[in-house]
Amino acid sequence: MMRKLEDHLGEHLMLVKGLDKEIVEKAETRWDTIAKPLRSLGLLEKNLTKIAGITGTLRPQIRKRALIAMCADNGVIEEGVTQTGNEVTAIVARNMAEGSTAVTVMAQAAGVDIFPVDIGIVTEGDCIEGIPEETEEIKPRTLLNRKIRRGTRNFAKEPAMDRVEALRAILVGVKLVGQLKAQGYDIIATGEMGIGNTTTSSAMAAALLHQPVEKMTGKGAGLSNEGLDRKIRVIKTALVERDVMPGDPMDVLCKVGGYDIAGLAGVFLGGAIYRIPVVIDGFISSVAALLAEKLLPHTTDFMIASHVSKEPAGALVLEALGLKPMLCCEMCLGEGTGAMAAMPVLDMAFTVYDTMATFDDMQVEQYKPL
Ligand SMILES: O=C(O)c1ccc[n+]([C@@H]2O[C@H](COP(=O)([O-])O)[C@@H](O)[C@H]2O)c1
Ligand SMILES: Cc1cc2nc[nH]c2cc1C
Repeated sequence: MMRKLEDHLGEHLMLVKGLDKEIVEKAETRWDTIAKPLRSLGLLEKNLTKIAGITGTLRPQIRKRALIAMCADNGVIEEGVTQTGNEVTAIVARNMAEGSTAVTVMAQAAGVDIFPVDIGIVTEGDCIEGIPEETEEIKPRTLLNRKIRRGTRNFAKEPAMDRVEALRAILVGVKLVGQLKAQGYDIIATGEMGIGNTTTSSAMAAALLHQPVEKMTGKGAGLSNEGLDRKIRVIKTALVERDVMPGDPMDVLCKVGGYDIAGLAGVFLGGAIYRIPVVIDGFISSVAALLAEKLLPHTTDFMIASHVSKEPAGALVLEALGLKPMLCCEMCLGEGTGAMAAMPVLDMAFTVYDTMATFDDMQVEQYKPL
């Protein structure tokens, strides 16, 4: 089974090519003809140019937008690393579909279709089997069942998941992107829901970036100071006891990761495979982005960083990815809320690029740096 999954993923990854350099140059030239000081719209220009290079078109669009929110539980919460019970994961995931969570409201405001995915919630439906395939149309506002297992194992006692589960979770993300691309989506935002997933994210970030656990760990959804000390202790001990190998990203994922992070890494890889921009949300999404980049270097070429999370390691992970966030709003809600907040900024970049007057239109001599 593992060989089959590895080959399947490998076949997809072999298809990845870099950005379309010619289109990137042309998009830069277009920006430079717009009547404003050169490069003065900063990341608005850079991100639109990137999207042109990803899609291979000088006039890209982000009209049809999707948000994939990976929802999963984490066995490590048994250790008291979060102040909330895992029933909250299911409640919020269901409300992404049928009710209104923070991200649902923001997605509506940003004109984004939300696709919540059960990739490992403790309750809800049955587990899926084999290699996930996407054949039928996926509908937004429906909790999609792609459950690998009812939550990960407690990584303080044993590896969180095995390699087969990890590969299957990654493939869930890859396949969803392929399906959404086929359904006409132009851009995909990431989000997640999973009580305990700041613990898995901090553990993975500390290992993958060779950083001290203290530096990479914060209070998540609202721990006390004592709770934070315990969370740091649990992560530190597990990294040693599980013998986590920082140079092997799959080992890090399996030993201290989560199904939501694996699925989101698949979404980022899917962005590179299917050539569709993928927007990183907050801390958890950025760790999934880091995992994807470690699995396939240059996957960051297909990513847009929306905001910098208030979690202490948020900025560090983005820095390691070499990506700059468009927003700094002191948000740390997750779910995809930061990615939604950045959508209007991206929209504005597209409007300027598509409609603003050029130097010729204004009969102004093109600005040239002295
Ligand atoms: O993405 C972030 O920046 C972020 C930072 C802190 C918390 N969260 C959200 O809070 C939940 C995890 O918090 P915790 O304390 O249970 O690990 C999870 O559902 C995330 O969506 C998200
Ligand atoms: C209510 C609640 C909503 C969330 N959304 C993302 N993480 C969350 C954590 C809690 C506790």
